[in-house]
Amino acid sequence: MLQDRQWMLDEFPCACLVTDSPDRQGGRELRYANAYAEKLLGISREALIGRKLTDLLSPASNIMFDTYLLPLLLHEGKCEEVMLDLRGADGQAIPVVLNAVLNGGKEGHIYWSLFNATRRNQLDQELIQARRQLEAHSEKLYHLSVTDELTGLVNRRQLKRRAEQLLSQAKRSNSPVSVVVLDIDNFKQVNDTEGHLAGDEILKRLADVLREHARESDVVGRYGGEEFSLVLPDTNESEALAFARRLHDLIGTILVRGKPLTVSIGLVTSASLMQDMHDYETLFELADRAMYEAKAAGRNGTQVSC
Ligand SMILES: Nc1nc2c(ncn2[C@@H]2O[C@H](COP(=O)(O)OP(=O)(O)OP(=O)(O)O)[C@@H](O)[C@H]2O)c(=O)[nH]1
Repeated sequence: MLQDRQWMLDEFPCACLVTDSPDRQGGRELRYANAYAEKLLGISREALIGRKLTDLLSPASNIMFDTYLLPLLLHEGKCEEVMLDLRGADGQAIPVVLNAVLNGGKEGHIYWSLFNATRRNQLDQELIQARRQLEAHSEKLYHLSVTDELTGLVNRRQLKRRAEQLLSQAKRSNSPVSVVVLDIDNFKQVNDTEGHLAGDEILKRLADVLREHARESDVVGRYGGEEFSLVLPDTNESEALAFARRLHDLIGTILVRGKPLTVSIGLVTSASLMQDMHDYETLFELADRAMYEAKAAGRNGTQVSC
């Protein structure tokens, strides 16, 4: 009977296999293989007949066969779209999608169709790879969009976004937030005498000082040019003032032509203001104004907004 159908099955675009009755052989011994199966496995039909189907599976697929596929087949009478790996003549893995049906008739055979899934696996891999590249690319783009290129600190846009987050958290917990604005004194002179590249180096070194000495929870950003801003959560006025004094000392260790670099600092604390003024723009504006007062007072100092 099987031999009668052989010419037709040889035309099929998938591997067609027939194994023995499951109650006698556990569905393992091959009784028939079509031309596509010979080609897919690289093993002649004569060599396939009589071999166990499980001999043609990878070790992992063998476990799948015994623990999932065969019990399902015996229980349901069929199984569909199971992914397995065959092992070809030279041991290479051949991914296939397998369907099987249990023939309940007198012959008691299992009919197997195995579709070559190599191309599908390749496409899956290409898709995964493309997705990974896209994720890495968009991560890079995001990083660029929130970072100041020269100093690596967050840029003005991100500074504002992070500050607003901190401020709304602080509103809920009723805790103070201080905003600091810091501007290098006479920076034009540094550029004019040392050159723009040396000026850039100073900006980077100053950014390093701020990054190293701020707390993890603080936001430190370059607002633009030679102006920086820090947002300090859980920090009241006297703590912010102490931090600003420390910054003057630390920044003074950066020397320009042997002289300490100086900055003017303005600061404001949310606790000193009405609740409806607890937005970053208002706080920044007040701190910025205080910073200009520090400049007017002779530079190299800190002014608290009042
Ligand atoms: N090297 C460098 N210089 C910058 C950058 N951004 C702004 N500057 C320079 O910073 C200087 C700012 O000069 P001013 O606004 O006159 O201020 P200042 O000389 O610091 O004087 P005061 O702020 O009043 O103490 C200008 O010379 C700008 O060109 C930058 O990215 N790199």
